[in-house]
Parts: sequence; structure tokens; C-alpha cells
Amino acid sequence: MAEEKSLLSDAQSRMVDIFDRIDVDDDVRHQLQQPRRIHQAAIPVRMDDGSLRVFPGWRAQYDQCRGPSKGGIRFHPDVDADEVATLSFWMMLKCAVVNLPFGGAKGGVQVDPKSLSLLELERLSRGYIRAFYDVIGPNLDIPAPDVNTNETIMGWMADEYFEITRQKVPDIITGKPLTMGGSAGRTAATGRGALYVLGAWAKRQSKRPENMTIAVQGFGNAGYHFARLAQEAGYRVVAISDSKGAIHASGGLDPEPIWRHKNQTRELKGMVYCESSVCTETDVDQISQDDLLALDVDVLVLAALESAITTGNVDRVRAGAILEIANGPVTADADKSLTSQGITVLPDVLVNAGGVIVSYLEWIQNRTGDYWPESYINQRLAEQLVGQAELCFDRAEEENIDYRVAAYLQSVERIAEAIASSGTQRYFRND
Ligand SMILES: NC(=O)C1=CN([C@@H]2O[C@H](COP(=O)(O)OP(=O)(O)OC[C@H]3O[C@@H](n4cnc5c(N)ncnc54)[C@H](O)[C@@H]3O)[C@@H](O)[C@H]2O)C=CC1
Ligand SMILES: O=C(O)CCC(=O)C(=O)O
Repeated sequence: MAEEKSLLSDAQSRMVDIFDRIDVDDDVRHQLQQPRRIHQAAIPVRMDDGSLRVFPGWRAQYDQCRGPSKGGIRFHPDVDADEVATLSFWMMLKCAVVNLPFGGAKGGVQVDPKSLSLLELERLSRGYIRAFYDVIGPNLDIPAPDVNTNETIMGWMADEYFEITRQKVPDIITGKPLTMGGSAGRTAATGRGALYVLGAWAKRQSKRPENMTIAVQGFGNAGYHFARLAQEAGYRVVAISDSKGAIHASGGLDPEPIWRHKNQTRELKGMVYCESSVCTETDVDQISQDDLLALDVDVLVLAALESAITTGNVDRVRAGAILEIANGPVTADADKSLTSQGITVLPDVLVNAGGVIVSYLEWIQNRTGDYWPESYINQRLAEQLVGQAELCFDRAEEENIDYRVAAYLQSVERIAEAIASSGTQRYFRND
């Protein structure tokens, strides 16, 4: 079955159509078929009880032809080399689609971070940098947060890098705490950017936020900030899920108190759902996570993990459009099915690029020492992301192609140009 392929082959299968549509040199095709490097390490961690555990970790660098590679670090029990490589491939496409001077990378550790104490988590984070400090760098490969990592972890990692290299180089990692050179606006940037892309698309469709309902799968950094800002912008957020369960209220949910409650109890259930007049507790139903994906809403937001929609559940989707905040939440075969059902998909490489755009702004601030207020960051984010999204939307309309194909074309054309500019002999030196 197609969906038993590795994640990377599934992701790569979308490139066939792209290469058929543009005149790309064979060298480029070959170069984009696999990551340039995947570094792997065993990361030893002394546990609080004195025992030693060793966690496998990876850093994949897909391509660096447009600049140093960029991408987050994920802590999750399912992380493996295939997943990290695939995420680095999507990072490469993402940075190019929004025209950042970066290639693509991603890192990960196979671990359940919820089973670690805070000190164990810090030792693991520092261990990751000890394992990979010589293959990352401000001009080489710049990590950032991803699933189950956050600004605290980026702070520990940056500090470990400073200790090893004896250099205060804040541009080594983005998504850091403000006190260590982090950028205003980075924490909410992925959700905010996704809202900007949704808004630009909705405007083209003459749809108004007040008339649109939204269900959000995944209530972490990206999903929460998206839901909060969407509600503020007038959209009605009617359902939210996380890894433990899902809640639904047709009158609308209030993301902020739900987030506070979740942070205190780690659960979505049993809380005061609304502080505003959106709904009362009795209006809220507990539903299954699968049922959230089948809700009849205007926009289904996928903000959890890869392969949320597969050929196994795609027929249940009733939303008018899908907003992909997660990386790779729809498999290639499921994507074809959505297109044939007439369901619009706003693709991950564009929708979730707000995070890396603000990471880029953080990197610039670190390199210049000139720090900017959040209002200016959000303005730059909007200009860069919406500007590039409009180019994709225009192309999709002009060429009658879906948004993912338009985004991939925009990206691959830029990458191919950079590869061409690097010359044809760089892999053939006798060194
Ligand atoms: N944090 C960032 O800046 C960026 C994140 N992304 C992508 O967005 C997605 C989410 O990332 P973050 O919010 O940072 O991670 P996070 O770790 O903060 O949150 C992930 C959320 O997904 C939920 N989840 C996991 N499995 C689920 C399931 N089966 N059903 C429903 N919910 C489930 C978790 O409970 C958690 O609420 C990932 O695909 C990530 O790669 C993309 C661009 C940037
Ligand atoms: O902020 C960054 O550099 C990368 C964020 C990330 O991992 C992603 O966009 O998937």
C-alpha cells in the first residue's frame, strides 16, 4: 500500500509532478532526492536516580545551497532518521517558498520528554548540543524549537554551545528566551503566521471571519496561539484536541482559559471552558480526536503531527478547507483524495512558515545587536509571509493548480536557481 512507504518517500512522491512541470536539470533532481547529511549520535543522560540512559538523536541537513540550514529540534518517542530527514526536506522547501536565505535541516531525539524530570530534560538538551556542536553553527546550521521543545530548552542548548565554544554567539539557535537574545513575537509566530495566510486566502474567497467555524487538532505552541488569535480575529473556534482527548462546543470555545487549565492539569477536560460569553460549560461535549477530524466546519486546522489524514480517514473529512500548521499532516494519497472531493488544502510549507520567518528575524537581530519591538516583528512577518502567499495564490489561479503544487513550484524554482549558481563541479573535487 502506498501509505506503508517511508515518510520521506511519501513526501518525495509529490516532487514527480513538480519536476514534470518545470524544466529542471537532472543534477538538481538527483541533488534533491536525499538529504545531504544525516548525523546520528547516542546521547547519554545521567538520570536523577544515578542510572544512565542513552537516547538516539539526529540532525539532518537536507540542503544548504540557499544558505545555512535551518530547522527545529523535536523530542518525541516516535522520532527516527526517516522522520528527521523528511522534516528537513520540508524545511528546505519552506525556507525557499517564503524566500529566506536558508536551506533545510531538522533535529530530533527519540525520547518521551514527559517521563523526564526537569533536570534530566536539561541534561538531555545539553547532551544534544555536545553530540552535534561541531556540525551546527551560526553560518552552517541553526536549530530552533519544534514538538515538545520550547524557549527554555533553546536557552539551555544555547548556553551549552557557548560553554563548549567559549563564544557568546546568540545566532547559533533561535526561539531562545528574550533574556538570551530571543526575539519578541517568536513564540506566537507560527500560529500568527498561519492566521495571516488563512486571512489572505479567506479575503480572496470573500469569506468573513465572523461567518467561519474552525476545528483545531493539536493544542500545543502552534495550535494554541493560532486558536487564540483566530478567536480574537472573529473566527468561531468550535473544537480543540490534544494527544489525550477533544472538546467541542458549537457556540465557540475560548482558547485562553483552556490553555491555562491545560498547563495546570495537562488535560483538556474538566475545566472552565469560557471566560467570555462564548459558551457555558454545559455547552461543551467531550468527543474523540477522530471525530474532531470529521466535523462539518469551514476550516479544519491540523496542528499536531504528520499523517493525521491518510487514506484510512480522508473520506470522513467534511471541512471546506484544511489549514496545515503541522508539517506533513496529510499523506500524498490522502491529498489526492481531498483534491478530488473539492476540499481546499492550504499547505504546510507556506502556512507554518511564520515560525521560521521570525527565527530569521531573531538571527538578524543577534547578528546586528539591534533589537526590535514586537509590533515591528509582526509587521515584517506579515509582509514576508502574506507577500509570498499571494504569489502562490496568484500562480495557483493562473495555472489552475492546487496551492501545494504552486508553493512547491515557487520553492523548487528558487532552489534550482541556487544550485545552478553554485556551479556544476562542486561534488567532483578530488579532495
Ligand atoms: N513550534 C513551531 O514554531 C513550529 C511548529 N510546526 C509544526 O507544528 C506542529 C505542532 O508543533 P508545536 O505546536 O510546536 O508542538 P507542541 O509539542 O507544542 O504541540 C503539539 C500538540 O499536538 C498534540 N497532539 C499530539 N498528537 C495528537 C493527536 N493524535 N491528536 C490531537 N493532538 C495531538 C499534543 O498534545 C500537543 O498539544 C508540528 O508538526 C510542528 O513540526 C511547524 C512550524 C513551526
Ligand atoms: O524556526 C525555525 O527555525 C524552524 C521551525 C521549524 O522547525 C519548522 O518550521 O518546522
